Amino acid sequence: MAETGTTTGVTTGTTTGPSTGATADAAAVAALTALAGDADARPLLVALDFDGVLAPLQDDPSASRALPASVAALARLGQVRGVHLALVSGRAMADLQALAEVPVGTVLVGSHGSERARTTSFGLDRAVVRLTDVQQDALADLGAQAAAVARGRDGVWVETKPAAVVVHTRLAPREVAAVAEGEALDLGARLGVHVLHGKDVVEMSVLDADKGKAVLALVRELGARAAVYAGDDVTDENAFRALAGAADEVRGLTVKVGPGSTVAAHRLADPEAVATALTALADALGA
Ligand SMILES: O=P(O)(O)OC[C@H]1O[C@H](O[C@H]2O[C@H](CO)[C@@H](O)[C@H](O)[C@H]2O)[C@H](O)[C@@H](O)[C@@H]1O
Repeated sequence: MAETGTTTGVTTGTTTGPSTGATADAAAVAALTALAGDADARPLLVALDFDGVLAPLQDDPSASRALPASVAALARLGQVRGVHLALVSGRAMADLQALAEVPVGTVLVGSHGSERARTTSFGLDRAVVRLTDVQQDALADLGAQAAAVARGRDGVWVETKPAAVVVHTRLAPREVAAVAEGEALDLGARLGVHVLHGKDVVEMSVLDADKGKAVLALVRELGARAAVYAGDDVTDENAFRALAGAADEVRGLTVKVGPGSTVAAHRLADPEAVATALTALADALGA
């Protein structure tokens, strides 16, 4: 799908223009490794999107796996004192937990921030998602009406999460996908829920969450003085913007993965380049 812009969490338009200044791979790796040698950049938060960043995109979301080289680099980074790891994903927590191959102590942010957990040796230390009766009713309405959007459209399907419903269109012919995504956006607006338009997905949530709020909350809890955030999708722009807006409290290093316009300062080409960059960071940190 085309890259889309968001305002207050709701997708409003389409922007297919060039990057707004993100630099290419070598500069991203150099900036990352420079952080390693900077004692002022501790605590350091390394926060990463999952799909399209650690794991190459797949038609079947359950087939997604993080690249082994990234898994190995994260295991090393998890050993470094003063470095905190987080996965910040749109996926539901149960889904993210099943797929995340991360060291103990990694924070998992699921459902764009509606769900939050920390990995321990004994499983997840996890906060429960609480919905009011009104939100539960809205979620049920969303589910039923999203099913109607998918009905009869080959390749369009609906995923349900604890606080959201997602219309997926990756497998549909492009013209069918466009109509289904349009209807899903209209549905979200009509029901007054929070809408995020990602890659071949329209997410409609009864909770107001985005990756920007989630990352800033983590930065503040950890007292992080520097934060790396890498993401590939339009929904990750919220995190890039949030870190740019908090420059007086945290040094942000933002990385857009793949093509498309972005407010991130750096760019890596694909999940393979992310694996290389994480490995370089682990090397530079002496992990
Ligand atoms: O924030 P992320 O970790 O990138 O999660 C966002 C969505 O990821 C999944 O969908 C995306 O990846 C799928 C597998 O590669 C792909 O089939 C789909 O088209 C992508 O949008 C997940 O299924 C969604 O629930 C997440 O919100």
